[in-house]
Amino acid sequence: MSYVSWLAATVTALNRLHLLVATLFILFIVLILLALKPPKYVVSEQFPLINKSFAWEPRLFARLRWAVFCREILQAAYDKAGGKPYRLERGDADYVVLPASTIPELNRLPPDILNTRKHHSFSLLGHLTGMDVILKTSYHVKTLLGRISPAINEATPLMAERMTARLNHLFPQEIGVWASIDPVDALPILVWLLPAKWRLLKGWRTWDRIVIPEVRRRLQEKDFDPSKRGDLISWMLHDAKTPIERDEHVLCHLCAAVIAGATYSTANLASEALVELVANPDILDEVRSEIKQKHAEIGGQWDLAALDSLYKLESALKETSRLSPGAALVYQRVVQRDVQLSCGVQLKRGQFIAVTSQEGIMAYTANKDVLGHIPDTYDGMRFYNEDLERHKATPFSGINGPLLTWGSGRWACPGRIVANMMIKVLMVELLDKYEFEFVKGKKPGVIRIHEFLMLNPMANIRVRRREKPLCGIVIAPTR
Ligand code: HEM
Repeated sequence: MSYVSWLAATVTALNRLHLLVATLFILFIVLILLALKPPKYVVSEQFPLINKSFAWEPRLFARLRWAVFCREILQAAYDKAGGKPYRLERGDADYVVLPASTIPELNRLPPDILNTRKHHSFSLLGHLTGMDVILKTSYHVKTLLGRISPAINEATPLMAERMTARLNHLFPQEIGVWASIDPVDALPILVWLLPAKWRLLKGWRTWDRIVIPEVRRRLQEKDFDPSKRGDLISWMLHDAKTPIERDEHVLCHLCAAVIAGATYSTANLASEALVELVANPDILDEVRSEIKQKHAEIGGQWDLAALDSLYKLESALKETSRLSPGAALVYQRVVQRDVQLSCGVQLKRGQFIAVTSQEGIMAYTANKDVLGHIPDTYDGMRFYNEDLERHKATPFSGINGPLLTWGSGRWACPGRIVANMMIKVLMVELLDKYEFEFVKGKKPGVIRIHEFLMLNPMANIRVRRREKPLCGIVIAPTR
């Protein structure tokens, strides 16, 4: 190599080195600025800090770690804090994670101290997604609790009929022929992973186009009777007292907020419960025999009371929820006023609090093994066999049991009565009329993204219509 070309190569290499150093320096400054940016929430200095490697670490790193290693972070936190409160850096916010034993006391606090909707709006990126409508009113929650849930007995046959029609459409109807299906639709996760604002706005416009004409149609109906329709919009229109409760856009967006909370979680829990039953044929047999026995006992007249007395099915549902709760963090609230708990913990206005769903299970002491560990293997009959009376006294749809499936207290899931009914109708229908098997014998796994757990939406299972249904269950309105 000539001296000139050697010099040119050296200069190019030095330029590249300068460029690299400059880029790293800029990146470093950006990270420092990100680290210094004051958070929007109040930091809680009094507790041990989890998921922060060093004081100046940018929150972005904590967020990335949380997205992938949430389970490991929470396990390490539990081991480190030994059941005491700790501060969790989640990346988007800093949470005081409280032991589940504080829930009864938190539930007794006056309603203006803890706010759940401010938290939901924050975590659902309300300002971007339009979900901040829930900050304006809780009318949807009031209607679910005050109108829809109390009427669930009458609504069950109607809703069951709709669900059966949908299953008949989605599932193979040719006797004995196997087909592959997605137990959970793949779409929710794609939408969730790509929350581009323009896409959401387009979604909202489409939604408005569908729902607003429905609202107007109902308003023009003569002798409009919501109890005949029984849906959320009809009841909200009927009971509306304030301008905000009458606003068609608000009603429309509230319905969307309910659907966002309702659809995926219900489909996911039913699919996970089904997958566990297929993976455990002995439990599946027990649940099927119970359904058969009940069918004979009630002379085929299925209603919600009959569904709710399938205690083996209840046990399997609780066990699925115990092992795969929809989210690793529950009971998420914003603190609105300073408050001191009896254990000495000081909660400050503006802080976020949460409880881990795993922690909730700890309260179920009978479930611990001799070393005090919670069993992490599936036993669908665990709740049924361990303490049947207690199992019956704490139904799956309730909020007084050991599990935090629906959260807890006055802000617990207002759709739990509806969800319980839908899941049971689905399970009974599916087990009565169809058979299932895994593709190549491989059980679909559960995936975790941030604190959310879900059945792998890419995984399929095989299904075929039974030659003869187990009992020939029909849950439909009598006409
Ligand atoms: C298996 C299915 C479901 C699960 C596991 C579930 C779970 C939950 C949980 C854990 C919460 C938060 C509670 C808390 O913070 O204490 C919640 C809130 C909520 N859920 Fe559900 N849910 C399900 C189905 C439904 C259904 C079917 C509906 C509607 C029909 C619904 C409507 C809502 C609404 C509106 C909220 C927010 C309540 C508020 O803002 O106060 N959910 N759900």
